[in-house]
Amino acid sequence: MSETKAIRALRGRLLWFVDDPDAAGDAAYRYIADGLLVMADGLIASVGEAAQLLATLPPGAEIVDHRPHLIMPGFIDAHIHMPQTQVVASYGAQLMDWLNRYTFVEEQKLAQQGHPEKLARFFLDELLANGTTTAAVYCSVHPQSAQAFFAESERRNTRMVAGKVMMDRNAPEPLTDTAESSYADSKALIARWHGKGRQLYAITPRFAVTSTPEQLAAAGRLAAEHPDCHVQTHINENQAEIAFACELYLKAADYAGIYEDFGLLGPKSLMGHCIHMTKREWRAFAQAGAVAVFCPTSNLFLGSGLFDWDRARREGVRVAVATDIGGGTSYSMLRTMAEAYKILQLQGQSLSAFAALHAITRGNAVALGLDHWVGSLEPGHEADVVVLDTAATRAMAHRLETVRDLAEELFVLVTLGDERNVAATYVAGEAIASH
Ligand SMILES: O=c1[nH]c(=O)c2nc[nH]c2[nH]1
Ligand SMILES: [Zn+2]
Repeated sequence: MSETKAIRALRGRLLWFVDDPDAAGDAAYRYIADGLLVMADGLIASVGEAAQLLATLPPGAEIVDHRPHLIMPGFIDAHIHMPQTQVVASYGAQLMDWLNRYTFVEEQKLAQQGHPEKLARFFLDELLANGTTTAAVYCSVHPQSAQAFFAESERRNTRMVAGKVMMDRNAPEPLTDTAESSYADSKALIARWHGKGRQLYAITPRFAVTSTPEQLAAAGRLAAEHPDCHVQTHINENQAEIAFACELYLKAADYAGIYEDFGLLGPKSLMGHCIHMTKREWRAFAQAGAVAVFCPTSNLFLGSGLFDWDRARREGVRVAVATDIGGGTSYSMLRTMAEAYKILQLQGQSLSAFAALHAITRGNAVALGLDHWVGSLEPGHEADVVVLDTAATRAMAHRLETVRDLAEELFVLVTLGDERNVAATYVAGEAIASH
């Protein structure tokens, strides 16, 4: 029997989403100007007006007064690479060149004793400092990288989705596995970690370019045998990449068709980038219920192109958002959404602060199929919480002097915010980072 943890209540301005602002407008969010969030046994026990809930707390309950800060569900990052924390900000290359010159060099270091463990510690420290409490994570090709990541995540009790990369061609020899070994290693990691505490496994063929048909078939077999595991991969990021992938799979209808042919396009598939999509590919995504993962800072940094969010919406394709460190340049989901706004602006599209904050909390939770657990402050959800000081910097405090309402304040937060605005992060009700 698990030990009953103390009751802890957070007081502040509570903000969370119960629906998509694009569909439901103002009815999509809940805002309580002086609210109380009561947490017990790692879960949210109750939420409401402080004036009403304070009187219901048992004697000895701890109250943490975060006023006037915002209290929101912890942020969710739908695509990020743990082995690339020392690749971020590598100069002068687009995708294929960037992979060969920088990334595949760096990822080889995860074979070194102790290196995956060091990276996992840094990586989770950095995510939590940025208010990110759940992420879909690529480890390296080495099974020990996923082992180190899950062990560190379990130690911190964070809700994480991760997988060992499968890659058996078009990469340096020390970074390749085989169809058989990648199947066996992934299978063993699933048995060891999927559903263990808060850990979840994602079957992770890196992309069609670095997998033989035999390996994609092995990945498809894993997906069929473990339909509750996610699948994560990359698609339609860069023209040279697309041409290469389609040359390798001449029988496929198009890039999405490659993954379809191997049973890798389904409702648990997190498909990174989706910038250069054909009409047929959008349709295939919609029919499969696959998720297009928008990676704004990466798409700008690698010069890949502009993700068409309105098109995805019109086609009925589910969308998640992500940092894609280390092609991406910021761990902050706030900074990520500021860049998303600019990408949409360039296409005559809009992104309100409510839509942006929905995307990085409930929106990503729904896209990942984890919304019964995370992304909300509703009772019964896991108590992963970020506390945000909207006036954390001099420039932001100065700007906030002129805002007239909550929507304007939140837009300043999304546009100018980053990890400096994270006043505290709670994981399963426990404070893990305080700045
Ligand atoms: O942005 C990206 N980062 C990667 O590591 C990668 N691998 C394949 N395609 C990729 N795109
Ligand atoms: Zn990526």
